[in-house]
Amino acid sequence: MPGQKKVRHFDIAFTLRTVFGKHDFRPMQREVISAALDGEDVFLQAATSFGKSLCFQLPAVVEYGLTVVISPLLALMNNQIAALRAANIRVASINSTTAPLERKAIMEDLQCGHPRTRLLYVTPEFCTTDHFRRVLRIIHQQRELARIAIDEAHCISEWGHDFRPAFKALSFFKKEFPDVPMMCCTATATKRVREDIIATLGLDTQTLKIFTMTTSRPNLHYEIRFRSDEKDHYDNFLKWIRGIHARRAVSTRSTQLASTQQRLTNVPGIIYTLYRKDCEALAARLTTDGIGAKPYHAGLSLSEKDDHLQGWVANKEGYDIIVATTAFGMGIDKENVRFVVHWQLPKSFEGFYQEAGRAGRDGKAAICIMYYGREDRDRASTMLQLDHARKNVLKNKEVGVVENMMSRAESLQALIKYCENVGKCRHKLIGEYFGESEAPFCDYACDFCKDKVALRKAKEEGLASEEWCSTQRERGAYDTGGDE
Ligand SMILES: Nc1ncnc2c1ncn2[C@@H]1O[C@H](COP(=O)(O)OP(=O)(O)OP(=O)(O)O)[C@@H](O)[C@H]1O
Repeated sequence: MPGQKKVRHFDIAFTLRTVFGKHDFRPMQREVISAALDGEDVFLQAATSFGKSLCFQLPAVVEYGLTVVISPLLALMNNQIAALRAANIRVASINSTTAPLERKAIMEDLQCGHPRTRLLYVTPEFCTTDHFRRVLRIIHQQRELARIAIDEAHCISEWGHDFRPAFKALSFFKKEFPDVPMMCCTATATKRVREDIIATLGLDTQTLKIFTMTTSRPNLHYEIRFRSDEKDHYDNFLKWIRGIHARRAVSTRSTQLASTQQRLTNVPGIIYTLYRKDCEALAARLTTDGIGAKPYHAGLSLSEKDDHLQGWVANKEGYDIIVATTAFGMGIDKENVRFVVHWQLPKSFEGFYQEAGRAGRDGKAAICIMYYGREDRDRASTMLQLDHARKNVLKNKEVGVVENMMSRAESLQALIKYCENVGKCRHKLIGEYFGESEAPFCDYACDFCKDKVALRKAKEEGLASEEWCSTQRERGAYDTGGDE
């Protein structure tokens, strides 16, 4: 019940097993859940695939009342909702795809003040509507507003890579319902972003329980492949994926796969491209070469996106690789993704970490390859400058625009440094970016730790020279882009 410190004796391990079908808590999940059940405000920062969602879902199941989950992306909501429904948990969502009749039924359930819904997923934009706020007041008056959970909380901060202005308005919750506990979850917050989120939401730093866990994902192998515009890197990728299929075809492995009804070519992966045109062209090219691939970007119809996503999730033949723009990022939770490839330099360090984090969510080894070229670096910087100039021209007075542009530029620079660095473990570099004091463990799980000599050589041979790039910049050769 909001407003009271709770001393409760739920058998949360029992709920974990019987409702969520998991055997044990992962390290720190129990502590986070216990703090939540004690009525504390919680800030949870942990690696991709840590299992942050469970930390607000489990309390919502054992506690009385409604948990409102604020989430920035439809794909993310749908992913979690499907899993909760499968576990027979009363969950609802109001978003742009909710049918009018369903929306009406959900609102009626909420308006009664004693909702049967345990978890309600909404967008931050929906939280700004008067109607929803009125309904929340009714539920609160009935002392049934159990918790506000904010997923991907870095979207609150203008210093964050995915800043969404509507997230700022979430400051409403602590002002209006100071006794209702909050939980903020993110995988990607620097110290500055963390502090900004806490201040924006009006959380009390004296009582807030902050859990910051390592960003380390030891089962991910990070690798940079150096490239230049001189040479198409498609052949490099094709050779690599065919090599993997060939290794699976050797007799013992193929017998093993056949016994578990797995296809030789079912090596699920994601390739991230920056622009829709590349996304479509690459998926088509791979398909022509006999590799099952489908595009996924904001320009596709809902039914196409759904078909491509569902086929990929179900390991359907012809759907092994999703070639996606960043429309396919946060929250994708398919356990057996064996590789994530960045076809070009992503726009931010956090975006890179988030997207790479879709790989190896079953804890088994997976590889994260980034193709890095200095021409792409210059294109990315030019696009950022153009975007900056456009926003200034529009005299956009929206809060946080300038801060957000600055932080995007800093983040891109950090990512460029990461790519150019051939003198340090990649796991360490990622940890350092997120301000971790302890160096993460790397068991030959990056290109540097595996073979530093080969890495240096690859860089020397693979990249265009700075002189060449500078001439090209002067000629305006990198001023092109496309739809994302
Ligand atoms: N205790 C557990 N035991 C086994 N699996 C778990 C446990 N907790 C969570 N999981 C599973 O781990 C996967 C990742 O969880 P979740 O999607 O919550 O990650 P996340 O921390 O939000 O990651 P991201 O930031 O990358 O989206 C899910 O499939 C979830 O069911």
